Amino acid sequence: MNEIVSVKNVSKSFHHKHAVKDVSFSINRGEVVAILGPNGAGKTTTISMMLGLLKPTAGEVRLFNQHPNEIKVREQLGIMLQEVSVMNGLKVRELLELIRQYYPNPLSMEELISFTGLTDNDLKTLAEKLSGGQKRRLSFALALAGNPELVILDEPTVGMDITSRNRFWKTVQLLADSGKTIIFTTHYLQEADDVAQRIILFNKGSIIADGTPSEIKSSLTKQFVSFQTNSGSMAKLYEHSIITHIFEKNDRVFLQTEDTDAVLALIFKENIDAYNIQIERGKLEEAFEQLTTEHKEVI
Ligand SMILES: Nc1ncnc2c1ncn2[C@@H]1O[C@H](COP(=O)(O)OP(=O)(O)OP(=O)(O)O)[C@@H](O)[C@H]1O
Repeated sequence: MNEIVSVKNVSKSFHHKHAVKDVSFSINRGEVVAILGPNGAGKTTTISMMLGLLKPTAGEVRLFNQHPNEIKVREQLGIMLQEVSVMNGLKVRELLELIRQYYPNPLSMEELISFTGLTDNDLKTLAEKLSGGQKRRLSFALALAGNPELVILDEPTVGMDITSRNRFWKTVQLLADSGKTIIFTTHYLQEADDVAQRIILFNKGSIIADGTPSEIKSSLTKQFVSFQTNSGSMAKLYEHSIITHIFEKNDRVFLQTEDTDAVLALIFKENIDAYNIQIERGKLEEAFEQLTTEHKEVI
């Protein structure tokens, strides 16, 4: 079976307010997918519904073609949530041993240690006494303990220092190379771009783009032809649909377009009074920020 995750027309409201609105996507075995979006976009709510922790107000979620709460699903699922809560009174090693026992085919302790960078010292420490960053490492180890087919990580790198972060992404890459399916949420376009093969971009509870990082980036980055002019009117240009937006900034006219060559040809054909012509591409991070505040369909 290739389809591991199926989310169909899923919505969730809290007190009559939509947190997630009619979201649909499916994820196949072996994909590494980033669910990207700003604060409050609906990422955690969607993940919680995928995990069976929240019931959708409408729509249906299936993992491995079953309800997410089925035991057969649980055995194949590794989860790392934002909130790390650990059982009190157990040392890290004891906790990991305990959780490993619940699974038919767990990872060995050695693999868990090398994957997550838990130190000997960490293993001897009571889980509740770990620092925030160490707790996240433990949380990652707990997610991997059962050797899951599907790994779901909600903002996994929050609170990690740069060394832990690098190790973390290296492990994710190893898991991906061994054919695991990985889904993670993030606020950071860069993180999604570095690690994921596919980005599902959320904003205000909806999916506003779904594609490869390069598709997402090229659709986010706007192109412009800009020039100076002595003519007061650009009326002729407004008639052409290849120009999606016209504005003036710093004494220059900017024409936004998907096809800069065609716009240049048009400027000459229409005999527009234009000099000092330049072609520009917007900055990716700026475009991302703008898009997530505008809420526009891009792909
Ligand atoms: N239990 C809840 N009760 C009421 N409103 C909620 C609840 N959980 C989430 N929301 C609201 O739903 C919306 C989406 O929240 P969600 O946590 O899914 O966003 P997010 O994309 O994960 O954000 P962040 O990146 O900040 O974690 C927000 O407006 C949030 O306030």
